[in-house]
Amino acid sequence: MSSSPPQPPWLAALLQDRSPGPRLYRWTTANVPPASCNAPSQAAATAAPAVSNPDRDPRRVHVLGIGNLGRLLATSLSELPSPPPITLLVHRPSLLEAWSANPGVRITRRDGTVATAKSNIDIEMWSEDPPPRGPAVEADPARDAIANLIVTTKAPAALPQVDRLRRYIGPGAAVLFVQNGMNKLWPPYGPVYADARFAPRDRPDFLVGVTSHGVTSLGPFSSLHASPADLSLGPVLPSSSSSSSSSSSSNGSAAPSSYLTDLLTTAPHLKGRAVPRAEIWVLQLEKLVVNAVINPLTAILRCQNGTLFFSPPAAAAAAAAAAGEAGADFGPALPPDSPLIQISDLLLRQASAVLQSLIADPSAAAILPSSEAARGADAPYSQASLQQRFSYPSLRAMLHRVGAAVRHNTSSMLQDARAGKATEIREFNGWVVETAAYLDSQHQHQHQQEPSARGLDVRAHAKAVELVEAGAVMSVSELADVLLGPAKVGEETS
Ligand SMILES: CC(C)(CO)C(=O)C(=O)O
Repeated sequence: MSSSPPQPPWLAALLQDRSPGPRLYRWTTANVPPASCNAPSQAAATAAPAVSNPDRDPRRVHVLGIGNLGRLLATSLSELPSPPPITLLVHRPSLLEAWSANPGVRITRRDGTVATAKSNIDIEMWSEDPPPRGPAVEADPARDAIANLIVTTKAPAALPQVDRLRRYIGPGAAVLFVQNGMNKLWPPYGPVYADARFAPRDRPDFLVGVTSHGVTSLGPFSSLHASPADLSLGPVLPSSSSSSSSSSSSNGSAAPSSYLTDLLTTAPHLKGRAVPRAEIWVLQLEKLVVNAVINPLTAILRCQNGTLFFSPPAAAAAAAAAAGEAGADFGPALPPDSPLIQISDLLLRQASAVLQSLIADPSAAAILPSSEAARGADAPYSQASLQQRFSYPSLRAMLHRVGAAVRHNTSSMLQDARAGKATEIREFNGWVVETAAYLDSQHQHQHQQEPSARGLDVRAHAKAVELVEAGAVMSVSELADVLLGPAKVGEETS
């Protein structure tokens, strides 16, 4: 994170391949067997076109990754009065088959209503391999250029997947990442990646979205919008024709991302809003703190988000919840001395120290506004304001606010753990641990200290990584023993 940093492993791995990117075949439902041999699929019955985007429509939105968030965004965009054409990009032929059998993306709202989006939606899989059946259509960088891409894959896959599509992402494109965890395109490594991959004038507008919408999977292409919240969007690495502070370029034409931003800030159910670059960075850091507390604790304790903050529902509400009825709610907030609150307070204190140290680091200066006025004590992104915003009490209030809003949801990490999938723990608590190590080394270097000098204490986060990766399932008291016991000993000896 210094001015000319050594490449981290993820960046070195991506930039090993300096080619313009693989040529990809566009698989459609015409390239997979119909769902049942006896009953021709709906898609086959309506003769799915071999090439579903012959129109080169610049309004088309590609959604890469069709998990919970992809479903929520695609469905909300489809509910706009004038919805854009959408192409869902999936990663397995079985998803094309599942769509063929039952086309449509479904979002169940908490009032029980179900929104189904299908008329404006195509589905494709872009693959290096030609399809073994049906028409083999190779994507053409001019005809099939991707103009608006929303990336909703899990965090580790996001940049590698976009990188694989680079041949088809041209100048004037907008690429929006909506993942938990810190985006890889923030300075200092994001500009290194973009400069290596795109000529300065060809670089797309890269944006990030930060959301706390709680969405739970109900099956392929179907999710429950369990805890409606909001979505903030802002530039992470703006293109040369875009400016970080406005949505218009210097020649007065709209920035490449303004169309996608307009769609997402007006689509229903999202509560979308556009924010400046410094704000989206701060929001992503705050969201990281939320995920570094709620996600590992709910995964280890196998509980709903709300269990971390509230006492259990009263008996009647519990029965309603068990019967799957909406509206069942938790009891009063847990007292500050309850083990669960103490555990989340410990994680919060350690994260707060790391974030407060990060904003004073030179790597943050590349993101925060640098004018004299912006540095004034009262300015929202001054050192003083950010020290306050990342203080333990402010982060605690923020976590409890979000925790209350998403109390009905099952965290994405618990959903992953239950499904036996890899979790994003390295992107959350792992990020806190790595960032602390980087900041400690910077500090030691500046103050010429021994590498053994005592640095930021992130032991609870390191333990959370270890437990989640080991698939640990524990009771509250077992977890309190593991996390609070050693931390208390550490405090006594400090
Ligand atoms: C906000 C929260 C915790 C909602 O469940 C989330 O982002 C997640 O589950 O990943």
